[in-house]
Amino acid sequence: FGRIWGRKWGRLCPLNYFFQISTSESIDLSKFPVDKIRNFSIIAHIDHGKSTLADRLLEMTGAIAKTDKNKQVLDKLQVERERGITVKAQTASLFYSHHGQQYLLNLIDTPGHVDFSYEVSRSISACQGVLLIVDANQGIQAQTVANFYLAFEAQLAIIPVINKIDLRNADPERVESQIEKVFDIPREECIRISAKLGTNVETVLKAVVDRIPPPLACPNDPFKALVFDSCFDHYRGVVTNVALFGGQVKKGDRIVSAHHSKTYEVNELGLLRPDEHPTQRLYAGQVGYIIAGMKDVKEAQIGDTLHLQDQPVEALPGFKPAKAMVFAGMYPMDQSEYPGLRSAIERLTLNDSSVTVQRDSSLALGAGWRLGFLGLLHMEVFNQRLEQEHNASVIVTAPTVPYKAILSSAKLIKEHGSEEITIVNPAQFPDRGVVSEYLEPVVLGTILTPDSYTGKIMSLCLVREARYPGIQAQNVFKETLLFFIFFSSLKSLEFLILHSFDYENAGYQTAELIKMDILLNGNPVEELATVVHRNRAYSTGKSMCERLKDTIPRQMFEIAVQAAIGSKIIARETIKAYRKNVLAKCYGGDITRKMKLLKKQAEGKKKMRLIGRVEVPKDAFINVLKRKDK
Ligand SMILES: Nc1nc2c(ncn2[C@@H]2O[C@H](COP(=O)(O)OP(=O)(O)OP(=O)(O)O)[C@@H](O)[C@H]2O)c(=O)[nH]1
Repeated sequence: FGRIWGRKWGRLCPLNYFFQISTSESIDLSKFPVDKIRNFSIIAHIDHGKSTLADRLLEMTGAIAKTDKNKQVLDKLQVERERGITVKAQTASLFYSHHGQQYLLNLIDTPGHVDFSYEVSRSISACQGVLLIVDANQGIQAQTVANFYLAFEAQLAIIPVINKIDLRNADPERVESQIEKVFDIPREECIRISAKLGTNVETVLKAVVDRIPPPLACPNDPFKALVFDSCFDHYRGVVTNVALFGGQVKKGDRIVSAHHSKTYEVNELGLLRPDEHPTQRLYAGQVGYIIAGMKDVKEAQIGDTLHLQDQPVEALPGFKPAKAMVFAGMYPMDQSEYPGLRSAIERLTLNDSSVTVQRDSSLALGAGWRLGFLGLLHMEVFNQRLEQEHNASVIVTAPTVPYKAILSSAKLIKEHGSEEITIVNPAQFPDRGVVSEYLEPVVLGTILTPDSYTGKIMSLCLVREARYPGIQAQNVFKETLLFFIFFSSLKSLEFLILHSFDYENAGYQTAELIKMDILLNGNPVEELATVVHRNRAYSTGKSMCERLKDTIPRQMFEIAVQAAIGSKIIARETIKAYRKNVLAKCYGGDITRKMKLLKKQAEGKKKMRLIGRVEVPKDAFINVLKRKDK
């Protein structure tokens, strides 16, 4: 067991001990022709119980043992367990007997947070049906609607499952009516369950077999597989998760990537149960993994088609690449840690190809990188994984969105080769004098709310400069509010995301933007520069200075913290001089105690970064933009 997990997830997965699967068990997958296979996914709004239901399904089909320790088995990452969210889609093949027949059910668990919705669309492409989970108390939420449409547009069979019926305030009747009204699914098709207690979960398994069609895959066609996920294994290279749309594949076969035409030899292949379980072959309709000596996940492009070397096929449609919407600088605490951090970032991006990485350098923080993420949660999760899984200590600068500027200076247009430029680093924000217009990304947000909250939510959104586009939702949900919101304002609406807020990118809109500098004792600190809306500059400048005053410890000299627009100072705070004598309370006596206190002080200093003469704690860079008023 240790070998399997150790190889796949490094020291991440102590979980292996709980698994029941015997590696010597040999599975003959040829026993599962296409009509005995069901590929399905679980989709839901965040926290409605996908991972809990997945655990029950795994238990009931014997993939894992029934024990209290098997919680959120498919949430393998430490960050997923700590935050209680799913970040990465996982796959598990289950064996299930129904009507006296053996079936192979492939379950693909998906994340719920809107930042990771690209993972959902990927998983859906490998399925023919979905379990649409709705909380019996909360009812339909924004992500339920968004995920329903993803599945509906892909023409998948949709099985509505009402979860958490054990809750005292559960109201499955009301949720069934909602499902009928909003999705036009007859209420008789809803299955009421408690994933936590296991109530009625068997009915879900039966429905998967009875209501989801087998995959449309032809065993007699040449081998054709869709790559729907990939991860990197340090010893064996890239592990690709594939769905076979035709033919079969075995160890030793030479396969070709339709995307870049490179040829590879299959070294290993098999099922995910949910750990890797090697088999002799994979057949049409099945979902599994292939290891074929790819050295970089970029070689295993998500959405790519694999085929045999001598039997080319037409490539499958693939996916739109995920687009980075939040950028932040990452720097090592100390330049001597640069190589370590570089390899940590490389290893992590090997498993998350949606992160973009560009080398960057700054006067104060030295050499580092500018990374692009899908959203703020994605950025926080990446940072947490760097620290937890790779023991890296990083300085992260305040996140920014990709702004655009339309240049008016002929010289600059010539220099950039285009009138329009994209700016992902506030330090490089061009001056108003050479720009005719600034543009900021906007999202189209959907908020589902009871009537009584409409007024409050509307005024909150309008304060954040949201624009009501006047679109009426399809009449089924009269409480649906639609807004265009600047991406940079999303953070302040974060609390809504957990409830009933969903958004999709909606291009760019003109915005009155200016660059604001932060000066420490008169020296501008590039990494603290930020782009703000003109009308919010004063309040943002003031709160940034206050925040820095709270974060930067008093030092032996006075520090002036100033916010400036161009040469104009718009806010100022002063950090008074102070000398912390940690030994003050140690009169005479024990030298070891004094040494201990001095050591502690020195360790505290290590977490600081010297800018000019000022020591700045590493958290200051990211905290500086956080709001005080929650
Ligand atoms: N009472 C009750 N609680 C449940 C039930 N199913 C899940 N929960 C709880 O609801 C919370 C969220 O469950 P998860 O399974 O983590 O939800 P999820 O949809 O996988 O969440 P994401 O992966 O973050 O989208 C957990 O605290 C579960 O214990 C249920 O049937 N009854």
